[in-house]
Amino acid sequence: MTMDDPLDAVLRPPPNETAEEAAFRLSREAEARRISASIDADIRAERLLLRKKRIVRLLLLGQSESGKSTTLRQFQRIYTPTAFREERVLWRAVIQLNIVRSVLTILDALDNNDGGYLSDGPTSDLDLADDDSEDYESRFAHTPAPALDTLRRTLLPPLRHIETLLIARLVPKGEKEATRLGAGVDDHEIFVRPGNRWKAGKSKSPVREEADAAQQTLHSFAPAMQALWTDPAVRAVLKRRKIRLEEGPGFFLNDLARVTAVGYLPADDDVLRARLKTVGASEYTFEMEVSTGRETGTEWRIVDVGGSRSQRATWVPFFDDVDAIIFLAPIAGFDQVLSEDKSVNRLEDSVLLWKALCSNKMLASVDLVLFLNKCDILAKKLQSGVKLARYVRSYKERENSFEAVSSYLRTKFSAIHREHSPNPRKFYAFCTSVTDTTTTGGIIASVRDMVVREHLKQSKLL
Ligand SMILES: Nc1nc2c(ncn2[C@@H]2O[C@H](COP(=O)(O)OP(=O)(O)OP(=O)(O)O)[C@@H](O)[C@H]2O)c(=O)[nH]1
Ligand SMILES: [Mg+2]
Repeated sequence: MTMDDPLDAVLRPPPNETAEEAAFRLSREAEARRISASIDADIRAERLLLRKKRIVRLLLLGQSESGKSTTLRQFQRIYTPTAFREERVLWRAVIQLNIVRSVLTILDALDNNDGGYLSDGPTSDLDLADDDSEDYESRFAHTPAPALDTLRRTLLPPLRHIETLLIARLVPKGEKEATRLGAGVDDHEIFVRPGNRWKAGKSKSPVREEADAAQQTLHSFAPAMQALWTDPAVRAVLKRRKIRLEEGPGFFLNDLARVTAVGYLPADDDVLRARLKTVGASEYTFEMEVSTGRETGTEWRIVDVGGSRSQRATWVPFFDDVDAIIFLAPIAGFDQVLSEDKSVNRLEDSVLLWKALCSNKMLASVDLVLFLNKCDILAKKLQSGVKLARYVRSYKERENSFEAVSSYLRTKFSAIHREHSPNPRKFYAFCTSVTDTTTTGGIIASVRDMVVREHLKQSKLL
């Protein structure tokens, strides 16, 4: 019995081969090797070319809270659904902190601390007007009823306790906002930067145990939180002080029973609505798990950056090598100021950023896609009677409807694009609510098709 490799046995020359046959065989083998090597080289070159052609680089830009990371999560939800679903459990801690922060905001408001975040009315290209009609003092003239006092005494200690726990896991030292996804007991082991895939074995069980402690507390105090949130006197204080939690990021108070249930696993929508601030820049590679027709085989690299002012220096290095940019302008923020600089109106900031991007020479041949985002909030805000003309003087007597306002702002952004682009280029704009899965799916498909089309055009030119 022989232990020889069976393949070797087949390839071995016949034992009774003549010298002539051997020479012929060797020359044939040499030729086969040469052809094979040349095929390998061709395949390598072709692969390289294909890879070069088929990598699409997309950059998400816009001020803080404009919806960049939410847009990225929509891409993940649509194109890498398995990974997206697996990550949902990690968002529970973020949602817990979002809830705690909302309730603490209410308690602060009842304590008469200053928590307002409305625009004081700077001026800008859009001729933003002064918000001088507000009777500032009247916002603070309210004494909580005794029942509310009891609720506050019940809720404050446990919520502060959970806040401390969650801050230790989600908020870096010296910062105010959560920027870490996932987490567990041991920082070194569990720290997950937004771009990284967590190791399932490592993080899953500690996440569950730790989160359960916070979840358990939130579950026990859900009725008290619910009572606070639905109390008419509380609503009156919030209204008077113009604290509109429903329009802010990470709002879950209307879903308290569901999201504080023991064993709660965030739904897709919850993940999209959760608020986790981005620090630094992360690149996400999409090997499209879902077949997407035309661009099957295209590798997408999407870069998500932090949008607050201190983060914007991280944007420029990506301008060098980018095919398309999605710029998010949250137009619902026309009556709000930046949280990092209360002297700057959010809409004004978006307009200035848009102008800077349009006129940037490095980006002259890059497709700019504009998302006029948070249209759901804009529609509600306008309907509740907030007037655009009070903040944007140039709007004058025009109708304060969603259609009129969104089309006016779209025209303004389009004009900036036309006037400031170094070379003429197409203007792509969408009115979006990127937390909405139904409408955003279609918009992302259009953007994808458009970017791939332009990308193919460019690679043919090269
Ligand atoms: N209602 C509503 N909420 C939105 C929309 N877009 C984003 N949000 C929410 O707004 C918050 C902020 O969105 P993010 O995607 O974190 O914003 P970002 O641009 O990544 O912010 P930074 O990371 O600070 O730069 C999140 O809680 C989102 O769920 C929208 O169109 N409508
Ligand atoms: Mg972000």
